[in-house]
Amino acid sequence: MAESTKHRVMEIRAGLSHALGAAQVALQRAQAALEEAEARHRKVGAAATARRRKLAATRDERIREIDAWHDTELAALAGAAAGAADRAAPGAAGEPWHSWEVTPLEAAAELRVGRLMLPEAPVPSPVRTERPGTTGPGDGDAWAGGAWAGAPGEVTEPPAGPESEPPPVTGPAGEDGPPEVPALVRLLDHGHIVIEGDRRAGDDVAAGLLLRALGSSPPGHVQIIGYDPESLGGGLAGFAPLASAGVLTFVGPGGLEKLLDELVGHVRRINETVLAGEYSSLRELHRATRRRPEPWRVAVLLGGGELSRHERSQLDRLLRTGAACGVHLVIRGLSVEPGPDVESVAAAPGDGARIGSAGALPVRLDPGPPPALVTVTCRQIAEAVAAGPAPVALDSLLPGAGDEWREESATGLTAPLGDSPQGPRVLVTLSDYPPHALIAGPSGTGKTNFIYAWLGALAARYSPRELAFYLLDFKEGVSFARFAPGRRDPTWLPHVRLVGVNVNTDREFGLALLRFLSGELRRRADAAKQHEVTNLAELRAEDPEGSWPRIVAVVDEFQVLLAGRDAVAAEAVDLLEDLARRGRSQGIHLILASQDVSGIEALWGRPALVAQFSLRIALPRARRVLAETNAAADSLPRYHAVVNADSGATEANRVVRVPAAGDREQWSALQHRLWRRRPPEMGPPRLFDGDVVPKLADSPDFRGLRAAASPAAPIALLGETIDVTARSARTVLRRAPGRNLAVLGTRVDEACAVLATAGRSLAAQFTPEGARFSVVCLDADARAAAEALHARIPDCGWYDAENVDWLLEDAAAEATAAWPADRPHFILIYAADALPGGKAAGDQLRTVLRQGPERRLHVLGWWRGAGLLRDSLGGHAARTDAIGSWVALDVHGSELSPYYPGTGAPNWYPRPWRALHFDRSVHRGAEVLIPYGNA
Ligand SMILES: Nc1ncnc2c1ncn2[C@@H]1O[C@H](COP(=O)(O)OP(=O)(O)OP(=O)(O)O)[C@@H](O)[C@H]1O
Repeated sequence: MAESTKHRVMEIRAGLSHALGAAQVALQRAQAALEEAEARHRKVGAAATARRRKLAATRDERIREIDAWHDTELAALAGAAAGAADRAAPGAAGEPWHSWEVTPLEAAAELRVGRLMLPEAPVPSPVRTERPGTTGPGDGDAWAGGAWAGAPGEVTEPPAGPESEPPPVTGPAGEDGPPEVPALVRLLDHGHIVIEGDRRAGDDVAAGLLLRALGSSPPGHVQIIGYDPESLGGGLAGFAPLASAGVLTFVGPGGLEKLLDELVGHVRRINETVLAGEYSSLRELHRATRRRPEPWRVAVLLGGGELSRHERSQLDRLLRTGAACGVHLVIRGLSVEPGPDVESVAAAPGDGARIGSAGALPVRLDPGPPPALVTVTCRQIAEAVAAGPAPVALDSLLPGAGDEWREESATGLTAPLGDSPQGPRVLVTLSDYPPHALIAGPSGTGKTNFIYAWLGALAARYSPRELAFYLLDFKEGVSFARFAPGRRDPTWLPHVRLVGVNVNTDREFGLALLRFLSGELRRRADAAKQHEVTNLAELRAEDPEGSWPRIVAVVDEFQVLLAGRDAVAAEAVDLLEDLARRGRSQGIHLILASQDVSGIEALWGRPALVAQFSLRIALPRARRVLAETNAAADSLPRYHAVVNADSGATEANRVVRVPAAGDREQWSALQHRLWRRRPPEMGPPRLFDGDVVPKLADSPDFRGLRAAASPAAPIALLGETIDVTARSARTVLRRAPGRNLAVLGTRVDEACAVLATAGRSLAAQFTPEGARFSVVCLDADARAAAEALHARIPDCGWYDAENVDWLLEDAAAEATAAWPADRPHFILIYAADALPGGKAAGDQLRTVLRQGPERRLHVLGWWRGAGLLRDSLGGHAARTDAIGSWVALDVHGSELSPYYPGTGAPNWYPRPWRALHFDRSVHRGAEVLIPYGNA
């Protein structure tokens, strides 16, 4: 082989070996890179796995958080919803049947029909354990239409729209479960309910709704009208007890048209006369005035097939306009178009029911109310309705605290007396027309209460400078005594100037009041003349400084004053007529009340007198006080009155529901309030209580007596007069013939009381030496009293049967003596008819009686009979003018004629602890007095 070839081979070999080496290096590098890449790949894979795990954990944590938040929110919302529901349907409106009871509410509530089945049960949370309503949130905002509307959208994701599938539902709420959210519907004051679907469940819904409506409103405020042509009222059988009280009425098959017409009529009437353009609904009226003048009328229409065109259009009218007027329909078995006031209930057993306002939320309807509960409740309500409406409080007539006494009485006195059934208040005015009021109502119908309410309403509006009361009650009892200070309550109604109670046997007190008012009338008429004005408003304008309050004189049971045909009645009627005629323009108003004005002869015999009493007030079943053809009082419910300012003419009737003013506590609250505001110059009223024996020590006349050396006209007080001011009857024992006093009758205590009063009052006017007093006691029964008087008078002589002859001898000599009398001598003789000593003693006594007074020797004697005095005076034909003054106890008027001027006899029928006094030197007629009691 050629060298060159060899060289070439070697060169090739070397080249190959170099290439091989390079290739091996490259291979090693590539392997190293591969390993590195593989290692990196593994690392990245591990990192990715770790990251995935972390992410999953974070995601799970977040999901848990979201779940917890969702549950808490849902529980809170459920709690809030339950709380709101509780407030919307409190008490009888929402309470489950097992603990249900009647709880009348202030305003209409929503009514429970079942409970809402809420989405997914939330876990228990603190919200749930607290009482709904105390947790704060949600006062009903999440709550519309009585069901949970709008709420789903606020809970995490919208679980259900009206069209979407319902969410999963909760199971029954257990002890620890979520709060139960009731399904409520609005009926009273809001709308109508249409029940469809399952018949039994629907019947239960209707029964439950009615019972809740009845139980959550005051008895009688819900009236039910049942129309049930298919089962003839069977659907409402449980409510039958209400029928007796008129709370439930049934309409027979075929009566639907009439029923709908009637309900439409109510709506029209209420719109026109009750709402009268002032309010848009009864609900609004109630909110503004707290009054509900119309009941809710709930018509339950259970089936009835096809409606006529007329029925359909009336039904539509009611669905549109009824709710504002308290006319509501509960309908089953009639097709009704949906409307804003119509709530639908699709009844179904289990959880399949729905109510329109809850959208697609399932509802589990409550079972029907237990039949026994329905019956008992209906009976209770019927009884309460039959017993009449609950009283309205007196406060409803009064202005708010601090607003008292803002009215002026110059032109009249106006006050509310209560609400009319239509709603507005009934205001009553006493003024020039009508000036006087006549109130009538049989016993127990609330006459006295009416007077209290009227006086309270007036007293709260007019200050005592604007208004004065004179109150007289001829009924037995002390009804007006509360206006005067008493032992239990020392306050008084500042307007009251006079209260007369227990005067049923003291008709003279009524007369005294009328005389007093006549005097006041004269005073006002004189002032009017002087200021050249004709009525009180003008007089007050002319004489702003004068005291010219309007006077309201109330005489309850005034027929007692006018009963009989005696002098008291005759004078009373004359005075009344004058006061009624002329008092109107002088601000003197008379309110006369009686159980039965029809029997008052004296009144109806004087049409002119009756005509002045143009304000007539009739309580239930009052007779004759309204016009003959006006029978409004016959059908008045309890605690109502007809007020008629036009002499009882039917067109002027206004019915008023009178508040309860008899309650002592309520009255006291008002009286105390007014008393604290009384003007400082106004003292307590004079209280005349015919049952109380007055005390001499309390007599202002006795307290005013002062001792003097020798008063020319000593006054012997005798007893308390029956008068408007506290005044003592008296006789003046001046030096003049006949100035002796005879007390006549057999009643020892009263005779002794009169002599003691006379003796003590005389003694109070003399210094010890100024007069001589001698007490003669000739009756053992009077001894204690005579001794008591003797002990009270200093240096008083004491005589009895043993030694009276000395006194008489002395006194007769003194009476006939020629020398001037130095000081008066008063001889008080107990039982003068028992004088021992025969004719001689009798003659001496006669001499003293006849001639003594001119020589300041006066006999104050008690004879135990009018005839016995006559004997002392010298027998039947003897003159009686030695007795200038007498006090008769149990002596009949006819026996007194010898001591009474003219041919007649005083009108006197003896009565306990009353006496008739006549003093010929001052009296035209005799006056009744009340002897002072001991002390
Ligand atoms: N408007 C009223 N609201 C509540 N209770 C009333 C009302 N009116 C009267 N009463 C109650 O009825 C009863 C009788 O009332 P009141 O004494 O006023 O009747 P009267 O007609 O004056 O009866 P009498 O003449 O027998 O005294 C009382 O217990 C009174 O509290």
